[in-house]
Order: sequence, then structure tokens, then C-alpha cells
Amino acid sequence: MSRSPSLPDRPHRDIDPELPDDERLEALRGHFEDIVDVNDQLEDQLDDAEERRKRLREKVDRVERENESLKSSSLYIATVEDIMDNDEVVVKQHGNNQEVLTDVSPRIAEEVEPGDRVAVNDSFAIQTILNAETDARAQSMEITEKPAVGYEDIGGIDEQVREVREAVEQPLTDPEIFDEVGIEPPSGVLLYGPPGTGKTMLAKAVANKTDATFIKMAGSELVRKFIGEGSRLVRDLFEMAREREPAIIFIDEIDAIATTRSESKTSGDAEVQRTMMQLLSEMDGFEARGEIRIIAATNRFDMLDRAILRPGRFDRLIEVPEPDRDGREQILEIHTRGMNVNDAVDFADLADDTTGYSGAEIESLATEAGMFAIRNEREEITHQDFVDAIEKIEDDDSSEVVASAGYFYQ
Ligand SMILES: Nc1ncnc2c1ncn2[C@@H]1O[C@H](COP(=O)(O)OP(=O)(O)OP(=O)(O)O)[C@@H](O)[C@H]1O
Repeated sequence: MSRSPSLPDRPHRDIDPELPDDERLEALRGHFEDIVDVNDQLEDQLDDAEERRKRLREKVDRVERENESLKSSSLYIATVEDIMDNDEVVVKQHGNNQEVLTDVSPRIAEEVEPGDRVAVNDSFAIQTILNAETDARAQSMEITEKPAVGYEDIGGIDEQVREVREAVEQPLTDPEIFDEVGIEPPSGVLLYGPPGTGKTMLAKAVANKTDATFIKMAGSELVRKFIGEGSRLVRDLFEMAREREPAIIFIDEIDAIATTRSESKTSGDAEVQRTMMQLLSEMDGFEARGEIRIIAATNRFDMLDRAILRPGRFDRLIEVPEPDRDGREQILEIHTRGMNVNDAVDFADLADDTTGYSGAEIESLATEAGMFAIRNEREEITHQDFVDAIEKIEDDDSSEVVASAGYFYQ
């Protein structure tokens, strides 16, 4: 180990005050030169010390990095299946699905719960519980064992319901029929149309009807939230579906990962491209008559890369439009089913007054009408409450337009 250099001696001269001025001046000049000399030496030593400090810092950084990588390379991801007495737990390792009985460190024993995603070391002892932030899968996927949506909750799109049942439900419940006829069911179904028209509801309703696990992932999250992780998340998504068969994978906003390639070739584009390639290869790899069905949705059909629409991929397209007059009436009836609505409320009339409303907007109209009744201290909702609610929604909409116009013209 190198030792720090010793400090130079402090310059010292006895100057006789009796000396003649010129000699004293000469002596003082000599003293000044000694001081400058020592100062130079100290400066050199300081530079050396800085240099040494920098080298040590680099060494520490390198060792820290090595330490980190040693730690992380020995950790594997697993899911806690069961908790036994004596702080022992059963975990299932991801990837190979191996189940092991293992220990959990007393430090985190209290916190572990079945279903937690955890990091285990080489000997399977649980090291950490992956919290929501590190658990990208939990954040980006919505998993529902049995979504609480039935076909009877969807209004105005009967034809689309029929098509989805044929393309997604039947291959799950009746795979033999496809064998007998000798055709392959559609690989993937793409629902397209304006926002809030019931695309997600359709996918949930099929999952409910077939007792399949509903696994939803938003395309925008795949590319925005976890940059660099998109293709891994797609792999995880299919793995998760395989673990929970029968399953319905629902990819919302598929346009986020499958837009027509732009001219610019930024690294962001390359990442999106990789995510989409991973999705296509997963789809190419799975059995069309198997227990996993895949549905995607988009509001931007015009922007889609046609590569995803080829046979064997999203080869069944179903348009989900805004509801027509009868559709709006049906949706109003659905969303007021559980509400205390006066008999004189005329849904047909309200359907006439809500041209251009989506299903989601009709749902908020029903809630808004209920708010008017509450404000007026009534328990029953009247026709006028709906009329007032329409007026309020339209006023809000036009002030939004004014606000956004103000924004653009600033
Ligand atoms: N056809 C419909 N029948 C009944 N309710 C509907 C219908 N469409 C939309 N809704 C209501 O609007 C809500 C949102 O609908 P949903 O999420 O299915 O729309 P989406 O088409 O998937 O929209 P987005 O494209 O914005 O994801 C639903 O929870 C439901 O309450």
C-alpha cells in the first residue's frame, strides 16, 4: 500500500531587525521564495492526492458493480404457492415450473404471502419480495379469474357478439367441431372501432362464458413504461397464459406496438419493432385449437402494420362501431337496470337525443342523471334528470373544446 508523502517543512528564517534595509529586503525576498517553493510542493502533493482519490473511487465503483452483478446473477424469480409452519414455503420457479419447499429469511418471513413474486437464490431461499415497482408483470397485466361481465351486459352490438362467440368461444368449448369440419379456427381476433364501444367488455364476456382466465395487457404500456422490456413482457404474457389455461389474452391498443413503420429509425422504433416481432413469433408458435385465445383491440385501424393481419395472425377482423339509435336505447336500459328509475322515463326519446354517444358515454350519462336526483334530494330518477344530464355533458364537452382551442392558439 502506498503511504502518503510527508509534508514539506515550514519555511523559517530569522531576520535581524537591526540589519540595514537593503539586506533585510534581500532576506525577506529569500523567505518569500521559500514560501512559494513550499506552496508548489504542497500543490503537487494535492494533485497527487486527487489523482489517487480518483483511482480509488474507480476501484470502489468497479467492486460495487461486480458485487451487484454477483448478487443479481444468482437470483431467480419464483411465485409463492403455499406457506407452511416453521417459516417454510413452497415456491414455483418461473421458466421451468419446478416446485420446491424452501426457507424464507426471518427478516421477511412475516410479509410473504401466497401469490407473491419473489427472488430466490441458488439454494432457493427467498431473498426479497418483488414489490409492485419491480414487478413489471403485475403492473402491466390485469389478470381476472372470472370477469364479472356477461353477454347480457353488452348492448347494441349483437352481430359482433355473435362473431366473437364463433371465433373465440367456440374453439374453446367445441374444438372437435373444427376437427370434424377440418378447418382451423381463427388464430387471433382483432376488434376495431372508436373508444368506449365495448371491445374490452366483449373479450371479458367470452372469458366469463368459457371459464377462461382473462389476461389483459395494454400495448402502450409495453412500449412506454418498460422501455427495453417489451419483448420480455410479451414472452411473460404468453407464459402466464400457458400457466393458467384456458386463457384469453387481450391486448388493448395493439396499434402501440404494431404501427406502420415510420421513416425514422430511432432506437425507440427498433424497440417497438422487436416487441411486435416477439408477439408474432409467439402467435406463430401456438396451437390454433389450443386452450389459449388471443384478442386484440385498436381505435386506430388505419395505422396498423398489415403484417399483423396475415393468415395465422390476427386473421379475423371485427368492427365494433358506435351504437345506433336502438343500440343506445339498449345500453341505456342495461346501465339503468340497477337504478331506481321512474316509469315515465322514455329511453327511446333519450336515445334520439344522444346521437354520437359511445357505450361508455351512455354509462356516464346514467350516473350523471343519478347525481341530479341526489342533488335534488330524490331517490327516484326522472326523465328530466336524464335531460339535464345530457345538457351538462354537452356543456362540459363544449367547454373542453374551447379550452383545448385556447391551448392550441396560445
Ligand atoms: N356496447 C356496450 N354495452 C354496454 N355498455 C357499454 C358498451 N360499450 C361500452 N360500455 C360501457 O363503457 C365501458 C367501457 O367500455 P369498454 O372498455 O369495453 O370499451 P372499449 O371499446 O374497450 O374502449 P377503449 O377502446 O377505450 O379501450 C364499459 O365498462 C361499459 O360500462
